[in-house]
This record gives sequence, C-alpha cells and structure tokens, in this order.
Amino acid sequence: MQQVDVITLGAGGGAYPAAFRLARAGRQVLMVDPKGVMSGNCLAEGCVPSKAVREYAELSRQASRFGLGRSTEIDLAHIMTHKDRVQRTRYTQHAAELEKLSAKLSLIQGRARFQDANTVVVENDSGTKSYRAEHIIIATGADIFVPPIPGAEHCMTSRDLFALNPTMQSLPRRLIIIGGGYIGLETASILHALGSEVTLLEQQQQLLPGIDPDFVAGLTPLLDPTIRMITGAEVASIEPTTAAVLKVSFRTTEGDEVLAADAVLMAAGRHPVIPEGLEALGVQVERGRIMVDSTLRTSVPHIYACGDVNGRVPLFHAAVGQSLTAARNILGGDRAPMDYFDFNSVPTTIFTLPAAAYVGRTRAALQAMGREAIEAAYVFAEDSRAQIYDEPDGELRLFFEPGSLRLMGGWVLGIDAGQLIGQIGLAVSKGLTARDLAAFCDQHPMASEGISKAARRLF
Ligand SMILES: Cc1cc2nc3c(=O)[nH]c(=O)nc-3n(C[C@H](O)[C@H](O)[C@H](O)COP(=O)(O)OP(=O)(O)OC[C@H]3O[C@@H](n4cnc5c(N)ncnc54)[C@H](O)[C@@H]3O)c2cc1C
Ligand SMILES: NC(=O)c1ccc[n+]([C@@H]2O[C@H](COP(=O)([O-])OP(=O)(O)OC[C@H]3O[C@@H](n4cnc5c(N)ncnc54)[C@H](O)[C@@H]3O)[C@@H](O)[C@H]2O)c1
Repeated sequence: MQQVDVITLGAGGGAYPAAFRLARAGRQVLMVDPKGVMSGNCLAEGCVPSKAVREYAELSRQASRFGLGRSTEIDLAHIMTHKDRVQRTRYTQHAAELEKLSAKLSLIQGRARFQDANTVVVENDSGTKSYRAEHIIIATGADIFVPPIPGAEHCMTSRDLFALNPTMQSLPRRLIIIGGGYIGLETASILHALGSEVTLLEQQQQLLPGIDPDFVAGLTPLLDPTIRMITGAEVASIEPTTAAVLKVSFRTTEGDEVLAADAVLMAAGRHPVIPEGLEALGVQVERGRIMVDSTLRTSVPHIYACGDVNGRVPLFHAAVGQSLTAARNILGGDRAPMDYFDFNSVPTTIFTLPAAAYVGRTRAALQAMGREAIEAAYVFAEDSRAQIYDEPDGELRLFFEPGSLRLMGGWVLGIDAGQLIGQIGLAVSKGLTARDLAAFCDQHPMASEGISKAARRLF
C-alpha cells in the first residue's frame, strides 16, 4: 500500500490550495478526483464558465443602454465557444502548475472512499488501489439537488449550460427557472439579457431565502422588470407536450397556473457529497454536511473537511480560504495555536445584471443578535462613474458598531458590486473603523470613492 503524508478527496477549491501549500513545505501529497483535473465544479460548471457567459450578457446590456444596439443576433453557440476556451486555458494553466511540483504532489483520476481513518481506496478504470496518509482533507464539494417533482428529469441544470461543450447551444425563446437562489437569479438575468423570455418560480416567499431581506428588497427593483419572478410558487409537475415544449404547472396563493416553455432550468440548490465509508469512522455529519469548527477539523482530528462539503459558506473563495487554513493547521501538527478561518468576512456576490454583494453582518444579522448599528450610505445616483455608465440606481451601505465605529458589514447594490465588496470585506476582516475609511482618499472617478465618502458622513 502506498503511504503519503496527506490525501485530499477532491481536487477543487477546498483541496488544491492546501495540496500545493503542503507540497511546497515538503509533504508528500496525493489528490484524488474523478474529474482527473484540478478546480472541481467551479471550473467544470460553476463560477468561471457562468461568468464567461455573464460578461457577454453584461456587454450586450451596456451596448443597448448606450444605444449601440446589437450588430447581429446573439449567437449562444459563439458565446459558448468563448466560455469553453476560457475553461480550457485554465485547465492547461493548472496542469502546468501541477507539473512544476510533481516530485511532491500528484493527482490521480478516481473516486475515493474510506476504508479506515487513515486509508482511502481509490476506484477508477484501472481497478482499485489503497493509500494511507497521516492527514486527510475531504473536499468532495456539492452536487445538484433535484426535488422530487414529477417530470423533473425533463429539466436542464447548470451543467447543461456551463460544462465544457454544453448541451445548450441556442437560446430558448421561453425559459422557466425553478429556484430563485444564486443560480436561478443569475441565469435569469443572463439569459434574459441575451434575449430569452424568462419566468422564475421560487418556492419561498423571498428570493434568495436566508439573505438579509432588506438587501434582497434593494436588489429586486434593480433587475429588469420584464423578468417575471413569482415567489411562493409550488411547482406540481413538468410535462413534455409537443416535441420541444414543456408545460410547467404550479400553484401560488393566487391559484393554479400552467406555463409553456422551450426549456426549464432546475436551480433548486446543491447538496454536499459525502464520501462513502465516512460515517463508519465516527465523523460527525449533520443535515447532510460534515461538521467542522473554524480550524476545519472534523470530529476526528486528523481528518479535515473544507469547502462545499461542510455547507458553511458554499463559495469558491471560501473553499480556498478554508483549504489554506487546514494546511496551516496540518503544518502546525494539529496543535495549539491553531489557525481559524474567518467565516464572517467572506464576501458574497450575486452576479445578476446588475450585481449585488454583501459581507460581514448587515442589518438583519445585527438585529437578530440584538445589536445596534450606525449606518452610512452612498447612493450611486451621486457617483460620477455610475453617471458615466448611466447606472444611477443602487447604493453602497456600511454598518458600524456604535462607539468604536468598527466596520461590521456592508452591502453594495448596483455598479461594480463584485469589485467593491472585496475592499469592504478586507476592512471588515482587519477591524477597520469609520475613521480609517474616511481618512483614505480613494480614486476618482471610481465607485470605490463611495466607501470613504459614506464613512465621512459620520463626522
Ligand atoms: C453554476 C454555478 C455558479 C457558481 N458561481 C460561483 C461564483 O461565481 N463564485 C463563487 O464563489 N462560487 C460559485 N459557485 C460555487 C462554487 O463552484 C463552489 O463553492 C466551489 O466549487 C466549491 O469548491 P469545493 O472544492 O468545495 O467543491 P467542488 O468544486 O464541488 O469540488 C469537489 C470535487 O470533489 C470531487 N469528488 C466528489 N466525490 C469524490 C470522491 N468520492 N473522491 C474524490 N473526489 C470526489 C468532485 O468530482 C469535484 O471535482 C458556483 C456554483 C455553480 C454550480
Ligand atoms: N455568485 C455566486 O457566488 C454563486 C453563483 C451560483 C451558485 N453559487 C453557489 O451554488 C449554490 C447552489 O446554487 P443554487 O441557486 O442552486 O442554490 P440556492 O440554495 O442558492 O437556491 C436554491 C433556491 O431554490 C429554491 N427551491 C428549492 N426547491 C424548490 C422548488 N421545488 N420549487 C421552487 N423553488 C425551489 C430554494 O428556496 C432556493 O431559493 C449556492 O448556494 C451558492 O453557494 C454561488
């Protein structure tokens, strides 16, 4: 049986940052992933390909706002070629990075399961092989959740849109999306901007359930009003009728409704992938997630679980941060002082058109904790860059602790949200105050100057 220092189950954002860090520190590391490549679902069908398509839609939206129109009809196949190219470029780049560390780090294609707390069995086309390791990082991510709705098998998923050579190569004229979370809202915005007629059905009363209702209420009016968004919708069935038409039946408090569509996207969430054999080891799993503390250790101390598999903040950069924390704790010998991942300072962006982003504790979280906040806002109507781009709607809002004026959280609704939230997140993570932000003279004419302008309003 081959012995290594560390094995990672998966080779995505929860795994490879730790694998590289540990290999550079001289540990012998093995990554196992059925895909046989690094980056997991982020590159295979998630963040990067979805944003490669999104930016086309954003350019198209901006072009029509400036009266530049569309020189040709939008050709989805052409956009998909661009998306595929970006994915292939990144796979090539990752292979080269892996090659440079090949003496210490390897990736094998296969599915791993636990035999005991230090042994994993890897299965692939060549058979099965066992490996022993002192430390194991579980980073098996998440997979698409399909609710038990009759006819759900007729729906496409994000995979049909964003995997390499995706099945979806032409725009559906009428698209129905089931689920008003991240994927549902982003895809609604993107495909609507490219020309589809979109109806989105969300089961809960609020879009983006679980996110600060005031933030969601601020985002919703920024989205194109011709996207039909129905909350409190209970989907009863999806039925194929004629060759290419699907009939979606649903119920709301207003009554029953049936809509026809050329495609239905199922975007009802993702669930963690728990590797076989884990629970027999006594690793605590609750509500389908591997339980970890902020050191990323599971209830079995030499086994770590990073990324979507622990369900804490299912975002790529959060997986990367957790993976690096686990690596530092392994290098430190799993002993005090341990390194802790700061789950509170992870920025989140919903890449709709326009985008919206938040970080730290915003109004609802602070109220739930019984804490007061001093708010400072900057509306984009007064921002020079927003005026240049003719995107005056939206705002940037900061939440400060009374007394210390320490920044506890913030949100950005509208222009450059995905960029601005990084700067606000850094300030939250470093414990900066309104005075620190107010004293910084950010660049003009960029929307980031709104951060210091908002803070200055408190003095
Ligand atoms: C459409 C879409 C868009 C997204 N957009 C964004 C975005 O814009 N920004 C963002 O931050 N996040 C985004 N995400 C979320 C992001 O993709 C995930 O948070 C991120 O990929 C999590 O990384 P991970 O390593 O935990 O898991 P994954 O990326 O899921 O990787 C897990 C890997 O483990 C492998 N695996 C599974 N079982 C086993 C096993 N038994 N043995 C070995 N390997 C196994 C899988 O094949 C997979 O490659 C998006 C997701 C989707 C679906
Ligand atoms: N910008 C980003 O960072 C980004 C983008 C895309 C995905 N992601 C990640 O991927 C994960 C998965 O995204 P997602 O949008 O699939 O999940 P999600 O959990 O964000 O949203 C799923 C939505 O579907 C709804 N739903 C569930 N069952 C339903 C039903 N039967 N009928 C109607 N609605 C139903 C839920 O109430 C929820 O609002 C997210 O949690 C997020 O972490 C992140």
